[in-house]
Amino acid sequence: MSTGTFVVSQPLNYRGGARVEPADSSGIEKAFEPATGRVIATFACSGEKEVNLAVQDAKAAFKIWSQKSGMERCRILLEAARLIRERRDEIAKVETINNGKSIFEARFDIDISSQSLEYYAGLAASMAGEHIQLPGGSFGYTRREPLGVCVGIGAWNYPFQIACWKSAPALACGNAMIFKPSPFTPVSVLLLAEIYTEAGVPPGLFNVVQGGAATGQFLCQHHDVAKVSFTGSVPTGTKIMEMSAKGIKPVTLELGGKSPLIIFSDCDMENAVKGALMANFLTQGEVCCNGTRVFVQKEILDKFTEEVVKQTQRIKIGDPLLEDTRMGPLINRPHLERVLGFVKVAKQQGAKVLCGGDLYVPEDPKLKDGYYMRPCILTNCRDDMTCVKEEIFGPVMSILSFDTEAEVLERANDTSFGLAAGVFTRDIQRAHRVVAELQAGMCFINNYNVSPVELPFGGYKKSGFGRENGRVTIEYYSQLKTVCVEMGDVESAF
Ligand SMILES: NC(=O)c1ccc[n+]([C@@H]2O[C@H](COP(=O)([O-])OP(=O)(O)OC[C@H]3O[C@@H](n4cnc5c(N)ncnc54)[C@H](O)[C@@H]3O)[C@@H](O)[C@H]2O)c1
Ligand SMILES: O=CCc1c[nH]c2ccc(O)cc12
Repeated sequence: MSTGTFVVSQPLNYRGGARVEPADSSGIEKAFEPATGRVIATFACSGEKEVNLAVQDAKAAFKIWSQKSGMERCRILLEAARLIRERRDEIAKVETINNGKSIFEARFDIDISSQSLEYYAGLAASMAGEHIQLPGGSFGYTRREPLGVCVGIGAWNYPFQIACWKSAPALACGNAMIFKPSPFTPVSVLLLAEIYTEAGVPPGLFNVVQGGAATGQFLCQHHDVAKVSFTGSVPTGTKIMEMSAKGIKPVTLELGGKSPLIIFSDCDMENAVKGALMANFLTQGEVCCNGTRVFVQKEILDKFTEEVVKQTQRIKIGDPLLEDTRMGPLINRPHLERVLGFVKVAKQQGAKVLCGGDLYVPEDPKLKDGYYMRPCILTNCRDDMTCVKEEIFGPVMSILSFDTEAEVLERANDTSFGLAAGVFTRDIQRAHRVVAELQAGMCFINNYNVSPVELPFGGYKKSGFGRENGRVTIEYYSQLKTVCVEMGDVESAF
């Protein structure tokens, strides 16, 4: 597979253990290769009939799967993780072609995906309730039971990984899942569906329906869907929550952010600069938890800025399938224009562009219609500027300066988002004191954007609720049944 050659001709829905064309459609979509602007797939968005069939199949599979022991589920999930590892390169290439992220990064994504399955496979085998003694020999116990058919709705920045972050805990708990990827990145999740089938899950346990908002609504409103786990923007998350409220369905919302990264003057400068790049430029800056508001203490502002600009200018942009590329194209033309628009407004509002922020046209002629831009560093930023307040979801870092710890904490928390935050300092007391005050679900000390599957991830405030990864996610895909057992006679009040 090389850039400019891949096309998908097989169906992109997956139901009953096989790829299928949807039974009906609510429109036609095209998926692109961002590196070249080429169409790689044309597919029908699933209508209500197809959604009903997917739910029906999932319900049948749930009956079989939920009766299996934790160890039985564990073995199948471990086999699926092994198959992901075996097909790592193929999956990473598909991800790169459809999303635009570099192959170097995509391989990490696929490794984290298989780790997610391994982690929840382990937890499947050890899921248990409690036994509680009551007076007179009576007792109670709790059972952790699955919810039923869960729906996963994904964003386009981590297509395969998001499908794993949702399906691994869902399946480990004994649920079935119907997954709807973003219509921009419909392809790689089919490989996961095939892998689950090959590993031995019952047909229908993991189904894929393709489509956009209309298909998503059919799924969320279906009365046999027990839970919705959503990754995407705040406006769509609001709609999902409204639909879930109508059906009294539990919902997990993994939404956007505008996270602060605080660099104190006593930091290890080399690490802080590397951390700022990690916090802003992975996946072309299209990362929900990016630390895009970089607060730098005044004493080191000039040195830090000089170094961060130098390293940003060295980032190799281009064909994302080449081994030495570190930044590929953005997801699509409208998004590229939106991101460049943010840079334009930043300049109008008084920010200074130190590097990038403009279109990039690679030399290779086959890439001329791709969606590339140069990563951008903005200084002279103020807290009231659009580039500092709004999620850009592209490679644009805003540098702000600060004097004191109290001041930076107040400014860092002055946002309706609360997904992530970071702090670089050598002062261990200060590091913990600062993160304790930061209003964010995922905090990093002396690093940024590492996401081990063992650590819970999720937002405060408008960045959502519920968690993905970590042991706690089991609670979001299961429900507790309490059983009260009488060992004596009934003492009636009547
Ligand atoms: N917190 C996280 O873990 C996380 C991870 C990745 C992306 N994000 C956020 O996602 C956003 C970018 O992703 P996006 O552009 O795909 O978001 P989006 O909200 O436009 O779309 C997300 C998904 O929702 C579907 N959808 C749209 N309207 C719907 C509706 N009315 N009912 C049901 N489904 C609907 C889309 O088809 C897509 O699959 C950013 O804000 C980013 O921060 C968050
Ligand atoms: O765009 C989001 C990136 C992200 C990084 N780590 C995690 C863990 C769980 C998630 O749902 C999203 C993310």
